[in-house]
Amino acid sequence: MRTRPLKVALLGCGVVGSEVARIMTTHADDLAARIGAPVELVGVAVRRPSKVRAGIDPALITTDATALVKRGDIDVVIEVIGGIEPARTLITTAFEHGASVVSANKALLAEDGAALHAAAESQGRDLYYEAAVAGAIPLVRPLRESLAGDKVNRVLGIVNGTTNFILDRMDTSGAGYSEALDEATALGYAEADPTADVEGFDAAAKAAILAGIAFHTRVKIGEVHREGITEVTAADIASARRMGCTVKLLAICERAADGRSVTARVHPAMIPLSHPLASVREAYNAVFVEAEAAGQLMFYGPGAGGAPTASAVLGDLVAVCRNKLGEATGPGESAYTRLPVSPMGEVVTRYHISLDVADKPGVLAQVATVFAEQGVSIDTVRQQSRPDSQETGGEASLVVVTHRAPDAALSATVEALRKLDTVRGVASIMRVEGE
Ligand SMILES: NC(=O)C1=CN([C@@H]2O[C@H](COP(=O)(O)OP(=O)(O)OC[C@H]3O[C@@H](n4cnc5c(N)ncnc54)[C@H](OP(=O)(O)O)[C@@H]3O)[C@@H](O)[C@H]2O)C=CC1
Ligand SMILES: N[C@@H](CC=O)C(=O)O
Repeated sequence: MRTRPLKVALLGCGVVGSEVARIMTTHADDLAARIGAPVELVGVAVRRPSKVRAGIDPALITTDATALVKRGDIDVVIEVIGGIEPARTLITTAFEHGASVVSANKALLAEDGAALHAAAESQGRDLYYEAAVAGAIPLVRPLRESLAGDKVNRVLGIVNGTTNFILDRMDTSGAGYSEALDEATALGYAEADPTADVEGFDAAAKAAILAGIAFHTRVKIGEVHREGITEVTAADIASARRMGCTVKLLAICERAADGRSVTARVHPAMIPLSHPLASVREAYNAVFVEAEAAGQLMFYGPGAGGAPTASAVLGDLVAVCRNKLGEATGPGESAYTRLPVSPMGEVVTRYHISLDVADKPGVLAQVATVFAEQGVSIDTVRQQSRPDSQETGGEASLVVVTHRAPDAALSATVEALRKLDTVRGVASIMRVEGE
């Protein structure tokens, strides 16, 4: 074993960074044995230097992250600050000053992954980011390496722990949305700004990364159709239950049948209770991968939290350190091609639409006609007079579940339904997946 240690700089020492530092210290001998050289933590950049950080030598703490990455003797920089800047500049500066980088920063990778990979490759450095998608679950490396000889056609999964935790609590214990979000935040699952979780930005970033690696292309977060969970109501969850389904926030990445384009989307969806994703509870994540030769694979595990995420970061640290010692690098930007991302309107799926309608003869036929005019075939219809029908002037709830149809046709249907006098409101529209 080499005795000169590999030097590691840690940028960020919050939920994830503090666990990375702890495991680096407590598992130092094991890490050295697996890498073939010891690793030494030589600096920890934070924003608030006076904060007490258990197990970290105060002499290592600095607020000058730029000076740390510019030292010139750092082998690996671990970036767990998050956000776009200063993380992006720190990473590219680290490459320029001789370091490879391990990052958990999905927001940045989904925004600027191609440029960062190109910068790493041009400097002969590595950029690894297993922790950026689905926390502890090995997913990036299996897609990038183990399945590199196969053709992945579809990736479908739960990739945000916070929203899965909230939906699970709302479904199983009847908890309120805010109460469940507070609990997820206290457990360290939520992003610094939980809007990123509940509005689907975090899952969209992960979908962009997954689509890119799975299909050997590049997808930016802005190209991912995104809907969050803020509009999911207790009524939607109850309605899903009546259909033998549950509601999950799904990330779905698909390669077109002709292989010439891809789609990537994140939205709440109803999935049958019999589907394996339906039993993914709390902050767990799970991802289905469908590949031509391998068939269906499922990856499951903790998708958020300090220690699980640190596990993925340390796995990358070992891989990058091994590459350093072997004077090699992992696959770079030149391994990627460019496939166009098709708009959401071209996605074909099923829909569950809940309407408030006038409770009088002919309404059902009127609604069915609108669906037919837009070429959207109805699978089932359930109509129920509301208990407050008298006060609402005779109102009923109408739940329509369609066969598979293009998203654009469904949008046109909903627009036309809103124009009917007898349709008093569109209470919810949810896609039905996983059947
Ligand atoms: N939490 C999770 O479950 C997961 C997180 N991630 C990703 O990991 C990354 C880190 O997340 P997390 O640990 O939760 O975030 P935290 O907010 O808990 O920690 C961020 C850390 O970065 C430090 N920091 C912020 N700005 C600067 C700056 N300008 N210079 C130096 N240090 C700075 C903070 O310092 P200070 O301590 O002084 O405030 C803090 O130590 C993010 O990219 C996140 O998306 C990925 C998977 C799961
Ligand atoms: N906020 C994220 C953390 C991990 O990526 C989540 O809830 O999944």
